[in-house]
Amino acid sequence: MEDTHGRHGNGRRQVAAGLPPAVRLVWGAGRWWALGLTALAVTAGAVPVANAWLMRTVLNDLAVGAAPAAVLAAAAALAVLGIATAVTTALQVYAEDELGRRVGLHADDRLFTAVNRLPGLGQFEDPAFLDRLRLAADNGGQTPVQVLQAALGLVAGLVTVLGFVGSLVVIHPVLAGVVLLGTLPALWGQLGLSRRRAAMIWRLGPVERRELFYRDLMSSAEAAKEIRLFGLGDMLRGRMLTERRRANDENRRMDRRDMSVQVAAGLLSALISGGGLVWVVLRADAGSGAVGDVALYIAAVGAVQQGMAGMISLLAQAHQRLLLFTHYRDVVAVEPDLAAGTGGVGPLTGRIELRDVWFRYTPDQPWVLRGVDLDIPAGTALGLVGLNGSGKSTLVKLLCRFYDPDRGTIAWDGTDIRDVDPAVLRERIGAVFQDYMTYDMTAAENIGLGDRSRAGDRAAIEAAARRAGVHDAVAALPHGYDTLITRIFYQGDGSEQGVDLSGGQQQRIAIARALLREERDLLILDEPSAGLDAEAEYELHTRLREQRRGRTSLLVSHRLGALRDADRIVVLDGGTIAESGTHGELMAADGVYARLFSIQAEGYRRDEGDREDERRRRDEEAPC
Ligand SMILES: Nc1ncnc2c1ncn2[C@@H]1O[C@H](COP(=O)(O)OP(=O)(O)OP(=O)(O)O)[C@@H](O)[C@H]1O
Repeated sequence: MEDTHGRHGNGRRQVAAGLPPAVRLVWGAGRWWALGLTALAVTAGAVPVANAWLMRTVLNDLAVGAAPAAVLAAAAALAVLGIATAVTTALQVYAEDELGRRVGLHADDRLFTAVNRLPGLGQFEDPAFLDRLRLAADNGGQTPVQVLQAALGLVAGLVTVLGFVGSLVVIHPVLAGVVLLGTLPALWGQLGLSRRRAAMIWRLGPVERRELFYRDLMSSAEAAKEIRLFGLGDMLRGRMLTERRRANDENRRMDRRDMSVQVAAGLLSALISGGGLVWVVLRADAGSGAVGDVALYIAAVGAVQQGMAGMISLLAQAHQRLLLFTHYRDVVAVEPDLAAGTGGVGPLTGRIELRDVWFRYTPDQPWVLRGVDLDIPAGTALGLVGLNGSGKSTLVKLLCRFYDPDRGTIAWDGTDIRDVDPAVLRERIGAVFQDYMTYDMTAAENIGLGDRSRAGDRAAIEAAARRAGVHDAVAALPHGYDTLITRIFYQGDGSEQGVDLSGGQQQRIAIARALLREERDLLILDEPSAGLDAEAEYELHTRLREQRRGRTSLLVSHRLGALRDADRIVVLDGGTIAESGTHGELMAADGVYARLFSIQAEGYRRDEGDREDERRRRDEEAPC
């Protein structure tokens, strides 16, 4: 953001760069509406000038005692002009709204097409990109129309101002000079104010973002539990109000400055234009000017002063809007974070090979994977274990090509996956991630998202749910598979709320989603049973074992019992492979795996012992 708003020197260049994309958006979304609006703006600009001239004619005709028909004709023309003004204004409002709707749709379409085209995760983990994306989503659809409105306002203002200045020149050049002079103080004042206001908006950016953050937190369903349990509500409200007060203080100071500049400029303008008025009246009184000239002068002073002030404020607004629009332009043009491979891969028949894979999230962070060598032969089940932070999920993400290794290669049947289109590679993979998603949709949709081609195949969805052990729970919901799994939307069009599933049930839904892709070549399960109770976990792993038999799979788990019968278990430690082998081999080696396994087994034995003691105590206490 700093780069866009921080330096005023850059502002003009960025505004110039922001303009053509904004124009292109408007042109692409509704060129005829834009052209129509331009015509209406020119008409609207000319109307006050025509009005003033007709008024002058009426007054002059009355003063010289012209024929009633002539006076009536001019008065009738004035009435027609009034009707035309009303119709033009209504048409303008409708056309602006319609163009706004069209441009908004077009802008959102382009923005989210660009966002969805990003193949990796890098940008979504970059705070600057996320900030930019938020501003782009907020401003992208509105800015082009607002800038167009400002431009049309400028056109209308210019037509009015030039029309009046030209009219005054016709009456007397001095009059034109006086009126223009009368606008100068206001012009100078407004320019200074708009510069200061732009700087203030930039200064307040972070303040307002922080305020929004606290506000969102207090209205978020996810945060509600902790906020209540830890009693954070008052603290968050206090912080939100502090930020708001800071913003209010700045805005108040600005408004006061605005008010004093306006008053001073208004007084000066009034003095100059008042002097001009005295001169015109004296001139008319002396008989060297017409009475209508006085009316024209009064209309012209007001219109030119207002027109100039309006144009300046429109320019300032457009300038500010275009600065924000550069975020939209940047997001739409963002470079993908992964080189787009164009090749494909076939069904996995040989193996997936990691050779000397090094990876870190950013150059200033430590290495997460350090020279990993790993083979996953087709048709085998690999177990991956390691302490927290050892790099297991990172390795999973590299296999899906959400990032590319910094060094080394990952090959799919000998093809470096860097050369493969990420979408093609991912078509061959089914996965449950550690931070799986529950979508605010129906149960059937939640599972169907796993394979869009089978989204309408209820039998396949139910079969996947059965395999994940969640069919009975889903079938028992008020609308079965059509029940909304969320409480933030209403079911259908009615007022009935959706349901909240338990954490373990949500996890099983995510597993069902992955199992809908069961015929894919590689099944990745990253901590699929973390939210399950011991019995459910045992049952799930028994099912998954069946599921994985003869397929290529990678199972990451801290529950070492679940990995026992994997064809091979690999232990990651500090980003390197510390050990690998079957359960029996690793136990015999008596290394990290054996130590972790023994700790867990000891824990279970102790739990079992405690339960046995408790049972014995209860038996002893029980009355005979
Ligand atoms: N998106 C990210 N950006 C920066 N660092 C990250 C990111 N994701 C993970 N890390 C870091 O990479 C390291 C490995 O994380 P990873 O999630 O791969 O570990 P893990 O073995 O799966 O851990 P766990 O058992 O806790 O799930 C950690 O130090 C973590 O802080």
